Amino acid sequence: MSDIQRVGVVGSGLMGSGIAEVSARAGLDVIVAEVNASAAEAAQGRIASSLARGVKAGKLSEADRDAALGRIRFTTDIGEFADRQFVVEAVAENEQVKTEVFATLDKVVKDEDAIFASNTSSIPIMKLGMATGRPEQVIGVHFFNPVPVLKLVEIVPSLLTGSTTQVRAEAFVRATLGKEVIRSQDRAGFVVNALLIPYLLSAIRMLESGFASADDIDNGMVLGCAHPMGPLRLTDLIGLDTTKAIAESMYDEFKEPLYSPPPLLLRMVDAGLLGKKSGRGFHNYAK
Ligand SMILES: CC(=O)CC(=O)SCCNC(=O)CCNC(=O)[C@H](O)C(C)(C)COP(=O)(O)OP(=O)(O)OC[C@H]1O[C@@H](n2cnc3c(N)ncnc32)[C@H](O)[C@@H]1OP(=O)(O)O
Repeated sequence: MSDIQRVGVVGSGLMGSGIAEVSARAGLDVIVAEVNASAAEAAQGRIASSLARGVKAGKLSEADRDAALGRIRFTTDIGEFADRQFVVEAVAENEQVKTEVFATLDKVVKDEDAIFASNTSSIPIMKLGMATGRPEQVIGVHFFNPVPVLKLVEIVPSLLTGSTTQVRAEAFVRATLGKEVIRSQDRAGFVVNALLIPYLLSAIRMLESGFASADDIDNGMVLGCAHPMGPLRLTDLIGLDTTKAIAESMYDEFKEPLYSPPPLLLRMVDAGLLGKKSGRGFHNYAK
């Protein structure tokens, strides 16, 4: 069993709120840092409705739901992370924003053995580690959306991540959070997105070129390949802005045309059509 009891989550968008939820459900004391009260309120609502869904599905009792909610505290002051043993950064997929978060965490977290994890999908862990004075304690711990449902976590050590950090992070993810682990080298996209993103971009190019409709592309993969959702609906779930940011990081790293975001994706992001979270992407979602 892991020794980690006190968790901090920075950012509470789709991924941050999911990570906070699974941590609280695992019995941990969780503090979530957000930039303002309205973002914190939105995350609280997301976590409450996900837990309610879990209760309805018979995955947890009402008492467990209430206990989990009681273990999550929101703050706008990251200084409250001083005693955290495991911090997960889950802010927007932007290298500058993330490196600033890591530099701040390095200053405020006093636990000498604390692990600094990033939920990045595509930004080098090495760059995040170098923003701190303790790169041996920085590691990629990449969850999948919806976090309470999907079992996988990718563990990504950088060239400087210590073996103790990796062993402790894996034990925590497996034994405490109950997830399955795969390991990847510190390369943009890691294992899953290196395979997934070219597939999603191909579906967008297919739609863009008039090859097939959004419904037919999605139904093709759901009914023909038994995927739980088609590529365009999955892009809507991930968020078009996040998909674009991941694709750009991968393109920056490998300069392979297959990672280059197609113009339709860029224009939709410009238009604020970000997918499920904004109510419209390749499909429409009732708000
Ligand atoms: C971009 C990145 O870097 C990384 C990423 O995240 S990539 C994105 C990865 N995500 C995917 O590929 C998602 C693919 N889609 C799916 O898996 C499914 O469509 C979905 C899980 C999103 C929805 O599936 P669904 O069948 O319509 O939903 P639903 O039946 O309500 O839930 C599926 C299961 O989760 C459970 N569940 C749902 N919400 C839950 C919650 N909040 N807590 C616990 N369990 C929950 C349900 O009870 C159900 O369990 P059973 O199979 O045991 O009955």
